[in-house]
Amino acid sequence: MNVSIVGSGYVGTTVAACFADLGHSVVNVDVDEDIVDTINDGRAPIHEPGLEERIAEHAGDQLRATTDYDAVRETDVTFLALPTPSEEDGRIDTSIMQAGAESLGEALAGKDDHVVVVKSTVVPGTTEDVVAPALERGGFDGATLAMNPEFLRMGTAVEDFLHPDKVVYGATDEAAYDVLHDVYEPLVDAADGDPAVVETGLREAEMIKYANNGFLAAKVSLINDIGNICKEFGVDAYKVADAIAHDDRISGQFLRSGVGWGGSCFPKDTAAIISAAKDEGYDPAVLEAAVEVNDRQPERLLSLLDDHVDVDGERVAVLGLSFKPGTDDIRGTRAIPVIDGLHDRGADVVAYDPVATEKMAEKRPDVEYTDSARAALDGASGAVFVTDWDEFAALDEEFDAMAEPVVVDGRRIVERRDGITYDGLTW
Ligand SMILES: NC(=O)C1=CN([C@@H]2O[C@H](COP(=O)(O)OP(=O)(O)OC[C@H]3O[C@@H](n4cnc5c(N)ncnc54)[C@H](O)[C@@H]3O)[C@@H](O)[C@H]2O)C=CC1
Ligand SMILES: O=C(O)[C@H]1O[C@H](OP(=O)(O)OP(=O)(O)OC[C@H]2O[C@@H](n3ccc(=O)[nH]c3=O)[C@H](O)[C@@H]2O)[C@H](O)[C@@H](O)[C@@H]1O
Repeated sequence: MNVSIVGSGYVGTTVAACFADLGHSVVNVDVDEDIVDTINDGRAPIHEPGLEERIAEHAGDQLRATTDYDAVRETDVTFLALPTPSEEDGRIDTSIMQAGAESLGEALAGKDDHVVVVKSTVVPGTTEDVVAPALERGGFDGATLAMNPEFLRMGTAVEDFLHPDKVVYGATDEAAYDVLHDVYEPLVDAADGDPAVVETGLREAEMIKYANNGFLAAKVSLINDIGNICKEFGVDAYKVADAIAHDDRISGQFLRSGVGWGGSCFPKDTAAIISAAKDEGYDPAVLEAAVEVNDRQPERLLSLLDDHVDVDGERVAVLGLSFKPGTDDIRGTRAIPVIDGLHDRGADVVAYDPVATEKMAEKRPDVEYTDSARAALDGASGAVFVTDWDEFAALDEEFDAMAEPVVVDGRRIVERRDGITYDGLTW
């Protein structure tokens, strides 16, 4: 099939490269010329395992990128994979979606029909009430609308996209379901474990995405709440989690308690659905509590440090800056409240991350950045672990370089050893 994808970010590029790999002819439209050139040169504009190989193989053939929206006219279906950031009050900002849909409408003007699929995460009603009018403002009123939420994770985007547990087709029209079945057929056929194919309405598909992310964020907050209780009782929260994980109704995934969740989606999506629910007159108490617990964890971590050392005027190491291992993304990372809390206490903060120091230096220039964990620990009177990078599990005699070997672990990543004062959020 001829498929167009508007937006070449994490989702758009991954989906474009994978659809090309599955045999479709794909054009990726983005306003950023550098991104377009990078893809056409056969390189990946973002780092995701398995992405560059696929782009290198298909660029110039099954896959091409362009800044010219007119390229969509020759395609059977267009996916909108544009950002839906948060406004100040948490509501989603649909202005980029609207701008993209208007440009798409201009490009499609005069066509009889075209299937337009919203891939971005949007609150219920947005496809019909915001995207459709924007297409019409652009000059196209023949759209068959669909909504197809995406569940991939950063760091495993290609693998997740190609092997989903479900694909969700939201539509009101048989023609839209048929097109989505055709687009996904090679993926569904090739994926191990037969992903569930869910046919549903537009609003249901929009809500399924928030339900999925809201559930996972709340699950982590619940295990953090339980972990905090465990800590008060001197109980090992990970042993408790390992035991309850045997219950299939709970499952072992997303049961790692610690300093909390971040990223480009959990914080944004929980805020968006909470605001949207409130706009409809409902107070989503559990989701609000999930956010509250998440907001508390960094300060809880620092209070453990306070129990062992007065950091005022002392050098304190922050190990791990990205929101999770395997990425340099610092959006929503718990490292920011940790750094700010240390600065509030008068500490001199020194930080290390295998890949995210450059990005954090732009946000927090008043931190000293090192190129190894050892250098960060050197002379420090405390070390706070925020991200569970594998290399931190191997730290050992590096702690000997600390002025006071107080180690506070927010991710259960450090091996306890003689000679360090170890404290953990949930142990
Ligand atoms: N990043 C992730 O892991 C996931 C993101 N999502 C959702 O997918 C959507 C897209 O997110 P990302 O791919 O992360 O965004 P992103 O920020 O990585 O990429 C968006 C791309 O859109 C381009 N763009 C902006 N305005 C444009 C316009 N008018 N026309 C054409 N291109 C334009 C930008 O240049 C950028 O390359 C969001 O709603 C997000 O919540 C869903 C699942 C996973
Ligand atoms: O909508 C999105 O963008 C995506 O958001 C998350 O993916 P992602 O943000 O890439 O990362 P996750 O692996 O889900 O981790 C999110 C946060 O939760 C934290 N987490 C996760 C699991 C756990 O047990 N404990 C825990 O603290 C991680 O450290 C991280 O800060 C979802 O897992 C994806 O399904 C979804 O598509």
